[in-house]
Amino acid sequence: MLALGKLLELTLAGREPAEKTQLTVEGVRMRWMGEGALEVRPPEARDNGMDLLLSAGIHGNETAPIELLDELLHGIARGEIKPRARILFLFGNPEAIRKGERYLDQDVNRLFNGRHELSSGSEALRACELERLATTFFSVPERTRLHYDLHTAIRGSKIEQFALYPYKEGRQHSRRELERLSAAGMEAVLLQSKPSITFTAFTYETLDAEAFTLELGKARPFGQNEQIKLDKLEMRLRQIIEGNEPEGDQLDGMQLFSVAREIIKHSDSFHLHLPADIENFSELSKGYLLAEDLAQTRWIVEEEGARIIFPNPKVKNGLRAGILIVPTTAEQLG
Ligand SMILES: O=C(O)CCC(=O)N[C@@H](CCC(=O)O)C(=O)O
Ligand SMILES: [Zn+2]
Repeated sequence: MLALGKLLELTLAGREPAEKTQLTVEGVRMRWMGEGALEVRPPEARDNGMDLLLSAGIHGNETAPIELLDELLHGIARGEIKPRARILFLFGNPEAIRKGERYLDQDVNRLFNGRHELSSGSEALRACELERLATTFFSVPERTRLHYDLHTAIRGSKIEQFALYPYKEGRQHSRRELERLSAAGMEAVLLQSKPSITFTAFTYETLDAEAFTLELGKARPFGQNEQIKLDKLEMRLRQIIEGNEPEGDQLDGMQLFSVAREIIKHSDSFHLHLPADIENFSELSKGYLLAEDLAQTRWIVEEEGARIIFPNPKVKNGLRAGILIVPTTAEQLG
């Protein structure tokens, strides 16, 4: 296999490859773009106009998605997967991946859309670097732009695999993209209702890509991910890469939710009234006192059919400590 196919090994070792560009026997060009970043370019005659950004390891302890991208890259480097799409592979937070931690000092996935400029440290620099790499990659006009940012979650979930779809004023969420995600094994999609500071919010809002955060199961260390079933996602990614997606995708019972509210932790007095082992998508009844914070702030559930996602009282002050979602329908999709 070509040395550049071993991007994960290089990243884990903190090494720079001697050769920055390599060609597979099929004429696919692989180019090392910096730490944890590799561009794959098909021969011009085979290029179908799709620009696909695949990122994982924005949180360093979320290893199943990193292993999946590693496998896809090996397939390309060995000539077994024959790309028609141009692809950018990104391992988001190399230092945190090496340490097996979600982040070292700051959550990289809260530093996009300008946030890194208000901050300092290695993770702010990395967010800036990821924005630069994504901006350059998605700068070619008249090509299709698609970004999947792959994650696993801190806790168990009543719905195992789901996507979060960013929001931009005046832009409609795409039904076609949700059908594609359904084929990729996603059982639910959360439609965001305001702009955000995550990586996919940046590529969606600023770079006009279709962009999704994919949650694929519970986070575990490298080599311990056999419980996470990624066959459908892997197959669909291969099809997108090789430009041979089947026609006739359907929503197929996919559950849709919209974000009602983000619960923001304002101070060290923040207290979340949920059991530590509560699962994502747990239902909360109307009137439930969800959280309390300083100055007698009380977060009470007002929404019918509300469920909680990503409850985490340990986030830094000013950040999201959970998301309240409610069921919605496909009517608003474009
Ligand atoms: O399990 C958790 O609490 C967090 C899992 C995770 O990392 N989720 C992403 C979602 C990003 C988005 O909102 O699009 C995150 O919190 O960064
Ligand atoms: Zn994550």
